[in-house]
Amino acid sequence: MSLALEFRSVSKTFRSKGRTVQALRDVSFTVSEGEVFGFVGPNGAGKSTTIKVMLDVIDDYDGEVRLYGVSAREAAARRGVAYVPEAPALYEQFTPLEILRMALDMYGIRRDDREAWCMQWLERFSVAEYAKRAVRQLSKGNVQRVALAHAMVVSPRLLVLDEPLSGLDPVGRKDVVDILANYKRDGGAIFLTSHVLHDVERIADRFGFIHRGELITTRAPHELVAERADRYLVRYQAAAALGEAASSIRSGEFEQELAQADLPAFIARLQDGGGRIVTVKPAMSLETVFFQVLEGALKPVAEVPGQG
Ligand SMILES: Nc1ncnc2c1ncn2[C@@H]1O[C@H](COP(=O)(O)OP(=O)(O)OP(=O)(O)O)[C@@H](O)[C@H]1O
Repeated sequence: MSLALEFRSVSKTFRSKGRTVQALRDVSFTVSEGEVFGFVGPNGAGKSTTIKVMLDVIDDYDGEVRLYGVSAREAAARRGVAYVPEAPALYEQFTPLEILRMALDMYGIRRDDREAWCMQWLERFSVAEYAKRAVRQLSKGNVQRVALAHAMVVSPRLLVLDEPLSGLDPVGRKDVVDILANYKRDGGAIFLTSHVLHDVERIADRFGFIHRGELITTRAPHELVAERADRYLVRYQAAAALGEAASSIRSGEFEQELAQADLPAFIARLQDGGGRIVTVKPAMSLETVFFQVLEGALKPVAEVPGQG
C-alpha cells in the first residue's frame, strides 16, 4: 500500500518580537492509503502548524514532507487533497449547492450527474433541506456539515480535517464518523486533528500524540489496549472509600482504578463492608493514556520513518 503522507524530521520555529517558539521538533510519521491517522495534542502542541506545512501555507521549515510521493513544496502534491478547517469560512452569500458545484469546477471535475451528485452529498450530511438557502442563514453545525460535504464531493484521495467533529451534535458526529469510515473503506486516507479523544478512538487506525511540538508516540488503539488490558475502573457504593486512590463521584459512590489481580479481594472487602459494585469497566481509555503519555508514564516510542 502506498503512502499518502510522509513527514520526515520536520522542524519549524516561529520567531516574532524577539520570542522564539519551536512549534515542531523533528516530527516524523506516515499515513498510508486507506488509513485514518488521528493527531492529538493539547492547545499549542503544533497540530495546526503540521497542517499548514502539508498544505504549504508554511514553507520555511526543515525536513521533508511528501504527499503521494510529491514534495509538499510543489502544488501538484495537493492534487486530490481536500481540507476542512476547524471553523470553515464558506462564501456566506452562496447556497450549499452552489458551493459544492464550485468545488467540482475548482478541481476540474466534470460529471453528467453534477446536480444529483452534489445533492447526494448534501443529503448524506443531512443538509439537503438547506441546499438552496444562503450559507449565512445556516447554524454553525450545519455550516460544518456543508464544509465536509464540500470536501467529499470532489472524491479526494486524502482528507485533511482540523477538529472535524467539534461543532457537531451527537447525531451529526455519528453521521460523520460513518461517512468517514466508508470513505476509508474505499481506500481514502484521512489525517485529522482532535482534542476529543473519544472521537479519535472511534475513527483512527493509529494516532500520534503531539506535545510542545514533539511527536511523543504513535500507536494503534489496539496496542494501547494490550498495554493496559489488566487495569479496571471500578465504581462502587459504600459508606466510605476503600483506599486513598478512590475518587468520590457523589455521596456514598466512589470510583477507583485496580489491577485485574486485585479485583477479587477488593470485591470481597467491599461486600464484607456492606458495599456494592455499580460498574466495572476497562480503565483503558485514550484519555487516560493521553495524560499518562504527557506525564511521561509511557516510554516514548518514535515511529521509524518508512514504516507506514
Ligand atoms: N504565526 C505564528 N507566530 C508565532 N508563533 C506561532 C505562530 N503560529 C503558531 N505559533 C506557536 O506555535 C505553537 C504551535 O501552535 P499550533 O497552532 O500549531 O498549535 P495547535 O496544536 O494547533 O493548538 P490548538 O489546539 O490550540 O489549535 C504554539 O506555541 C503557538 O503559539
